[in-house]
Amino acid sequence: MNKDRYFDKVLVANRGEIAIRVMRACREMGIETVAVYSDADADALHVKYADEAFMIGSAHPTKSYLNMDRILEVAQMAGADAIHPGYGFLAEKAAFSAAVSKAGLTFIGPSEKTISMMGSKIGSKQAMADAGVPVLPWTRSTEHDEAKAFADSIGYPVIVKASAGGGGIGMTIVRSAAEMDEAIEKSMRTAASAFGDPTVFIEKYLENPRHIEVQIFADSKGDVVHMFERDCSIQRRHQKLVEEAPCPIMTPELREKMTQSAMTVARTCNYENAGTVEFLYDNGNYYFMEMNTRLQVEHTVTELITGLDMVRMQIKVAAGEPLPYSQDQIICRGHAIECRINAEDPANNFAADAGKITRYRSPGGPGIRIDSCIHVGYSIPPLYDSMIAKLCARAMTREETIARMRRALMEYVILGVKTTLPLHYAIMNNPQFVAGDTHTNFLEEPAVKKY
Ligand SMILES: Nc1ncc2cc(-c3cccc4ccccc34)c(N3CC[C@@H](N)C3)nc2n1
Ligand SMILES: [Ca+2]
Repeated sequence: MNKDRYFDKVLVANRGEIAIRVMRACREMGIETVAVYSDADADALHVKYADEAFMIGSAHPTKSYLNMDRILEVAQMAGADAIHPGYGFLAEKAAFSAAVSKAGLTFIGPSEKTISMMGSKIGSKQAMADAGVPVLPWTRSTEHDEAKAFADSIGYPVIVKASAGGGGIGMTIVRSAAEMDEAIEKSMRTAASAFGDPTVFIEKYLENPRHIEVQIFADSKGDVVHMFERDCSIQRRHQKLVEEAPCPIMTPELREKMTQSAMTVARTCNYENAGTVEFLYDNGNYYFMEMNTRLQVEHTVTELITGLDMVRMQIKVAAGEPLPYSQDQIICRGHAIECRINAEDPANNFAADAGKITRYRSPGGPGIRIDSCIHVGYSIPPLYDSMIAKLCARAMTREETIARMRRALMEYVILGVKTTLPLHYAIMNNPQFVAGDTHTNFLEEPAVKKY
């Protein structure tokens, strides 16, 4: 029996590149894989890649990839003993983690209790503040006069945010007392309709922060390690476009503090498996924002600087094994950058561009990694996320990595749909990016906005 065979069969409750990524780790470990797919994904690569595949419903996610009962039914039918949720869809649904465990299968991720606790921005912020993790000045009061008194005490601008929120939905910046009442009402309405929970909170607004996140890993015995940080400041409408590891402005002292804070967050919520602690960084200070209780899209750059396989680690830890590496065995070597290749038209306000891939040639050579779900003849289904590939480059220095990414972007041929390839080439040649001077408003600036 293959020593790596921690499970007999893993059902991957996802699609696209992440489903293939998980299946690749399973195959290397001798674990059989089960794919689930909607009728729109009948000729998708993850369906072809798996050992078994089951159609679970129609294209709309609620009829397929979000259909917990149907996915569990297939897991039972196929005899799967574990489920990997990937990212998005059911990955951070506490009820799914609970339902998988209740069905007698292993959920490859944290417990329902942990997901619930960290799914509330207010609950997690309060718990981390109590644990001594830096958070921005904030209040949970939305009573108009109390909110204005709070903002007066710390100074405008402040920002109203949805507690059950994500992706920037329900965020309203308030620059004066006159805007406060309407901002609170607007955010509560948006939060109620987007998340079914109108709860909002108010915190100090940082004009140009950096988004620095720390990868952590914890096992069922309470051991926690970090796997360094990622800088994800280049986003557009809260969708990350470029991520890199390590963060170009990180110092040993700041890394020590931020990684210790991230591991405190993990311990405070009894975390198990892979997780990411998101911070905002501004002018030497960092503040806990939220925790993502899933494997993230950009786990790739962390794998490239550490040389570790994080999905393999997830499977082992989910099977009850101790962390496979001690902290001093986790080394940051070199630099890595990821460009998310989306089927969007940067010249047309990034409108999603469906269509059929007519020509596909991927780059290669030293230090290049492609995670994709496309092939010639593949038609991109309109109902799902527009990301069709992740192009990663790694080298020993950030400068060499940027030069390698430029070279790879020039080699990459995807015809038949508009993509963000030209935008990435512009970013890799943008002096501000090359200088490592990026913050969350980078793409709003004229220098790159031309696209
Ligand atoms: N108090 C305070 N100040 C500035 C902020 C700025 C952002 C922000 C806004 C726009 C793009 C961003 C990109 C990376 C990181 C943060 C941002 C922000 N969020 C939260 C959800 C995330 N997607 C964006 N929260 C902030 N909070
Ligand atoms: Ca999040």
